[in-house]
Amino acid sequence: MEIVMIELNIIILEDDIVQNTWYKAFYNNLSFPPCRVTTTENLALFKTEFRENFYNFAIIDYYLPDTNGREVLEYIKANNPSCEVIIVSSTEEISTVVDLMKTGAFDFLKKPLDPKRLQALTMQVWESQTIVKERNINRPAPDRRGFSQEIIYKSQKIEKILDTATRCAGVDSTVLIRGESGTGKELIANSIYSMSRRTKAPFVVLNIASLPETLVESELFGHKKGAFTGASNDRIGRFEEADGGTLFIDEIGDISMAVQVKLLRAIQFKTFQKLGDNDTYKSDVRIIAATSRNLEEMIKTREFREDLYYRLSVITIRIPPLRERKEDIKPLVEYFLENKCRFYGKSIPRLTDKVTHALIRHDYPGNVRELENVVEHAVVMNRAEILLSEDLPEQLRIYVSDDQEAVGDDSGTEEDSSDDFLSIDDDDDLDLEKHLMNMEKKIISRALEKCEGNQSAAARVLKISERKMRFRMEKLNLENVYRTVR
Ligand SMILES: Nc1ncnc2c1ncn2[C@@H]1O[C@H](COP(=O)(O)OP(=O)(O)OP(=O)(O)O)[C@@H](O)[C@H]1O
Repeated sequence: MEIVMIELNIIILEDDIVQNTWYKAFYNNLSFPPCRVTTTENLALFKTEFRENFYNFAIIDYYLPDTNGREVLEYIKANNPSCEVIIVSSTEEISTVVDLMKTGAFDFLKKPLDPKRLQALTMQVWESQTIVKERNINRPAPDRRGFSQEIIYKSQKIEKILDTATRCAGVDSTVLIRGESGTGKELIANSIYSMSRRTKAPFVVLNIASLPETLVESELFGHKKGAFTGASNDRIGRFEEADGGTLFIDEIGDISMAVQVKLLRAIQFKTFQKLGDNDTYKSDVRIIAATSRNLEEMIKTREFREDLYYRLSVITIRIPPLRERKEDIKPLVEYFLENKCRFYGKSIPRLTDKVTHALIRHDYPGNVRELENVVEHAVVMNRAEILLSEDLPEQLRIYVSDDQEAVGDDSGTEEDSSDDFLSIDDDDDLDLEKHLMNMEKKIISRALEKCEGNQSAAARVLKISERKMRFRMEKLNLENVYRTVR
């Protein structure tokens, strides 16, 4: 996972229309950093715009008919302290400049504007925003309440991805999510959307891989009645459906070159045309695209447009396959186990080390989706209070081994199952009976887990009679834990 760029969303308050045209031309011609600019001519318009959208950079004229730069600066800092502000004025009175800087202005610029100075300042603002975001990586785990669906993980890899998702939720840049099928690309796209300012508008999903090539354009942009054979009615496309919200385009690598041009135009100019319609429609849509394909290779073989690739990958998130973050498997198994049991109205079976290790050893070419199916299969098959190896699908049973050592390394951060039998840290606590009871409990539990709860088999492993086994289990209160399989 990597963050490539943060987009500057710039708002300008300037009553001089000519000056505003100059700003727009200036920022349109700027190749770096990535910027988006909105101009407003009076305070009312500015406030509406500022309230409704997320801006991280404001350029404010000091002398305005209905207010002044200082008041606007205070308003911005009160409503979004992270938005950097540059004040522009034709006079440069030192006391005013000092006062503005104390109030939180990023800098001051004198009119007529020097493009080089404005470019340098824009770059500084961009860097300052980026540095703040980088620092945030070290803060305590972000509040996950913003995520719409639960995202289960233990790995640092996913922790970092969620950090990036939190950060790019604050801007409108396009995001490209890369990863194998079933790794959770849509889940992450949805969480970016659900934390963004666009969350009141729809999150629309279009999976290109599931569409015949001829329908992709009309699904994206819509069509007029009679536009092609079978178009018996007008139909809106996903761009229109997602207006104000987010469009998630899955398997973007499957779009034909002809439709790629149209998509590029829609992203670049924020306008699109429907099939069979000469009108141009405006679109306010944030694009999050996903792919499991190697787009760089596709660019080389002229199957994917380079310009579209750069437009899409302003921020790139890579989700590693499940086999490269095995520490996520156990929490995911527990999560799916609970979910599936609730769904099927069953009580949750206990997970033994043996079955857990088998679940961890498998490589899951279908990633989290495959793991979810495996757990569902096991829940449907299970009839005991313990999840048995025979409940697992065939392809996982080969990993079930009596030799726990052989599987220990694969689990990475899996807890060490070889309990420290004599773990007495406190020399003042040498109650022999208590410690012997604990040890006995651990040995008998280990034997029962090894035998998947089968008490007769466990008695044989322990080299004691079945009668003795029952007596000890009763004494140690293990009867309720290992009740079903005798
Ligand atoms: N970390 C996770 N926590 C909980 N559920 C997850 C997690 N990752 C993936 N899933 C679940 O796994 C399934 C597959 O995830 P998702 O559809 O997001 O993957 P994808 O990469 O978009 O797949 P595809 O490329 O095939 O469309 C979904 O049911 C999703 O909810």
